Amino acid sequence: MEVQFNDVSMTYDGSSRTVLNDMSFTIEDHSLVSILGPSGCGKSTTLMLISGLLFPSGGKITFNDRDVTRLDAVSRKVGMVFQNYALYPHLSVIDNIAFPLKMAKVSKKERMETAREFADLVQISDHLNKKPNQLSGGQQQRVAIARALAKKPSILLMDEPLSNLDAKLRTVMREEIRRIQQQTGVTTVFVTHDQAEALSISDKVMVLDQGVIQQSSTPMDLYENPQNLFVAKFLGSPSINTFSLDQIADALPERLVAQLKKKDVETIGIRPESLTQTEPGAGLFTGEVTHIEIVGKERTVKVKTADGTEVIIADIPVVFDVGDQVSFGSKPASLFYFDSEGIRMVISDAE
Ligand SMILES: Nc1ncnc2c1ncn2[C@@H]1O[C@H](COP(=O)(O)OP(=O)(O)OP(=O)(O)O)[C@@H](O)[C@H]1O
Repeated sequence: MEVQFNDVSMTYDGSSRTVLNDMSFTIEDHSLVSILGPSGCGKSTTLMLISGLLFPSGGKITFNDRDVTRLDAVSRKVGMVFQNYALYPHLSVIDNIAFPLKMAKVSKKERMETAREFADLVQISDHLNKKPNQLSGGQQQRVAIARALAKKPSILLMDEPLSNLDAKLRTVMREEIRRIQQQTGVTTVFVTHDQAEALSISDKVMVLDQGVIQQSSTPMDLYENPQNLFVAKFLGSPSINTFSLDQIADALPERLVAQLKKKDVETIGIRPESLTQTEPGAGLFTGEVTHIEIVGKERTVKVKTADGTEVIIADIPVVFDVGDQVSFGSKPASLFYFDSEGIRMVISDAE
């Protein structure tokens, strides 16, 4: 099901604050789209507006070109999965999965067949007669997903579905969600504040801040081509280093600096993994190593420059100690430039 928002805005009753501002986007049929952003940016509100549990204050919502703006969740036939699973505690696994079909007056034989089929899909068939409190969190979430899918929803909506699981299980379950989504082809919208989750499973990620879409793109494009400073800073762990142009202008070619000034560039971003050690005094900056962290394959080094800026460097051979003076540089092509409004500027012949 293709979902479209056309200039949708949302102000909650009794509040004067606009939570979503003229939001427009298209979610393609059969795709998995994540909505990612900091707490309070409007992720759940967007999901509730897609579901029909909430109606917008303005704008139009369509499902496959059909106007559903004023249709409720039942008429939109959405499937929902929440953080707290919301299973019926007194029903067995199989009865939980079959419950929406019972409500839809599907015959017992058919609903049991369908429930078994979806229990198989989510790999919970060994526990069909257990009650939810006899299952682990991950197993309960499998049941909730099967229940949402059993009614063949127009779209599957998931609000922070993995938040209650421990780190290891989250990784397993996010891969499971991707597998199930690809196997069923159901259009899925997944709300999370965890970038690793969003980037690892989505066809597209919509990054929201303060009710405004900052960028909506493939995970790779978001990371490699952030359109503004917010997206550049929000994605990436450890996060991107930023310098003012004045801080590192002396280390850049004069012609490039002139170009950057002409384009009102104020901030330069460098990803931690784009920095490499240079000869002393060469490169973009020199500073003192304040911290070296080696966890398995991951290496993270912190360097403090003379003006007190802390720079993080990742994925480098560590051939120095805490307290050493070191210099680092980067290929000009790996630098990101942002103007005074935080908009990314692409400088054509910067390379
Ligand atoms: N029922 C409501 N009435 C008034 N304001 C609300 C209501 N629900 C949410 N809000 C406000 O709308 C804004 C967006 O909330 P929303 O729950 O959509 O954000 P979110 O990105 O999902 O946040 P989180 O990650 O913390 O769940 C917040 O400022 C919140 O306080």
